[in-house]
Amino acid sequence: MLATRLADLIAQTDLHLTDLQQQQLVQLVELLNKWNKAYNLTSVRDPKEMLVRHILDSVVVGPHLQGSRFIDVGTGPGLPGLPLAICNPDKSFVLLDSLGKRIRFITTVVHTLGLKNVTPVQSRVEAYQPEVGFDGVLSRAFASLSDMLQWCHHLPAEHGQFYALKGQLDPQELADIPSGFEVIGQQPLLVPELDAQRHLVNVRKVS
Ligand SMILES: C[S@@+](CC[C@H](N)C(=O)[O-])C[C@H]1O[C@@H](n2cnc3c(N)ncnc32)[C@H](O)[C@@H]1O
Repeated sequence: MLATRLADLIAQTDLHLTDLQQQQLVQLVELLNKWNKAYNLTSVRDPKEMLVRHILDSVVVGPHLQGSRFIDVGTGPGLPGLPLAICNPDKSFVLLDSLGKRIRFITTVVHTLGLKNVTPVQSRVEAYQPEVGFDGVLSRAFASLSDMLQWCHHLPAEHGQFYALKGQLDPQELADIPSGFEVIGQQPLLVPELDAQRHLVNVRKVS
């Protein structure tokens, strides 16, 4: 059963999730699995594998987030934004993608789960102009660090930072970041039962 499996995985982390949050994460996987058959939202087909590769891979970032207003760029079906929003109801998340079917999926999840802290936005990131800058700009499987920073340079608030979720770190990718930015952190993320390396790279603008 998905709920038992999720509880087992969460117990292997330092995270403390309520019963409601765990139920919502399972509902998210069920919706992802249902919509995936028609809309091809993810190449991961097995719901149990989605728990590890999508849900756990996203929620482990939560303790690293600083601030309260976040945007997830190139969010696809809401990853990592939806699991993070479920687990961090005190923070708000704009989930942005250029593809309408992905934003329609996210909107359905938001209504079905009653999430109050998620705003889905269909736009190319380069064209999106927020009224107020974000404390954090999140991305997973979106673009190279260099491209992401060039396309998203206008999104953080003055004190804000970028959080890029990466697999194995490529020193060249870190060295190639555009001028005007600096890497302020790079750390491994522990995702239970994932057979691959995961890292979080933090970048900020240099003033
Ligand atoms: C490989 S998917 C990753 C989705 C999700 N973040 C994940 O980890 O599963 C990349 C997503 O970025 C979106 N995308 C690519 N370029 C974009 C742009 N310039 N503006 C907004 N979204 C973009 C695509 O539509 C796609 O959904």
